[in-house]
Amino acid sequence: MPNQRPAPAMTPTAPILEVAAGVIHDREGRILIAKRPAHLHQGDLWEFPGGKLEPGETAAEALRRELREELDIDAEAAMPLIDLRHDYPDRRVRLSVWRVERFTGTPKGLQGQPIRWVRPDELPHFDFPAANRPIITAARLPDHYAILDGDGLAGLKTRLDRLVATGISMIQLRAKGLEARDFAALVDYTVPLCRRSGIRLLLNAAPELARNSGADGVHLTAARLLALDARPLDAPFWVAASCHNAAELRHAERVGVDFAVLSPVRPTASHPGAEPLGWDVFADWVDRVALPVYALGGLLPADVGEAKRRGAQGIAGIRGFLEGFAPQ
Ligand SMILES: Nc1nc2c([nH]c(=O)n2[C@H]2C[C@H](O)[C@@H](COP(=O)(O)OP(=O)(O)OP(=O)(O)O)O2)c(=O)[nH]1
Ligand SMILES: [Mg+2]
Repeated sequence: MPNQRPAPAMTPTAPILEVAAGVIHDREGRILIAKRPAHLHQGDLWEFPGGKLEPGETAAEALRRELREELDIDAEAAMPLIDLRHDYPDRRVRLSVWRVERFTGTPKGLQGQPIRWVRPDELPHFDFPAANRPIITAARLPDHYAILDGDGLAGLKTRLDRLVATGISMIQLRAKGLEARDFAALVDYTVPLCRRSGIRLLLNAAPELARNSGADGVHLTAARLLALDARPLDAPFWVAASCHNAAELRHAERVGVDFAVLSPVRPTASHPGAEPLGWDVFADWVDRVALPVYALGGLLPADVGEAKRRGAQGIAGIRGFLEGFAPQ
């Protein structure tokens, strides 16, 4: 049985172990996982390859070294995916996780560890250490999250058709200007279209409506989020939430949502009165939670690089996603 050895007592001041790990992609979009040897901390569980930072090393340097030592590959292009802190009973860790887009060499378990290539949506079927839950979610989420909003059923349908044609892979149906009957009609139009196109669809609506409509999950407004103390829908349904401050993000983490959207990062046409957070505040708040967080507010698809450097999963947008959008 994994994790059954008695754990040494940990004082609140125990040092935080810095770890770098890689979510390595192949050309078909599969991800490499490895099994931790039984005798190690969190042994016999699957992991994303990586290990501890050596003194003086940056996380990016440690990642490249660990991937050479454990898998015999050279990481050529890596982007920050998610950073998080986790306290095990016997150890405190900070995991700096990178999405490795390109590498040379053929991965092999140089330390005798079994390795496997799996599709992102298969990851939940494997046993990982407890810290990995948000990492697995992040590995399954795209860079761009489009929000369909506006007035008028006909116009919204046209916008949706154009959005689907861009190749976007995750959409939130918001359409808060619609009457209930028109919203229901838009849902009936959107659900089969998204299913056919392989698009993950989240409804900004009551969780029961999302569950019964054939959508993939619910997107909670901040008000709905704050009224909950547990997830309203279990996996495989997705649960996301809109947040505007650090307390709401913390609440989203406690409730166990899959991911959050934090806004407004920049001034935006849809909320002209709202004070923009700016990237520094955004990065600070995101750093305090173990949750994938999209940046929203006055951003364009091309801002995704900056967003990721600031700790975001990617960017969400209402406008800007129809023009010049080309997901990888
Ligand atoms: N590599 C990796 N470590 C993880 C993951 N999730 C998780 O909680 N951890 C924890 C387990 C360990 O406490 C720590 C990583 O330490 P490690 O034992 O792999 O370190 P290392 O590769 O440098 O190994 P060693 O030199 O000590 O043999 O981070 C993960 O997905 N990948
Ligand atoms: Mg390791």
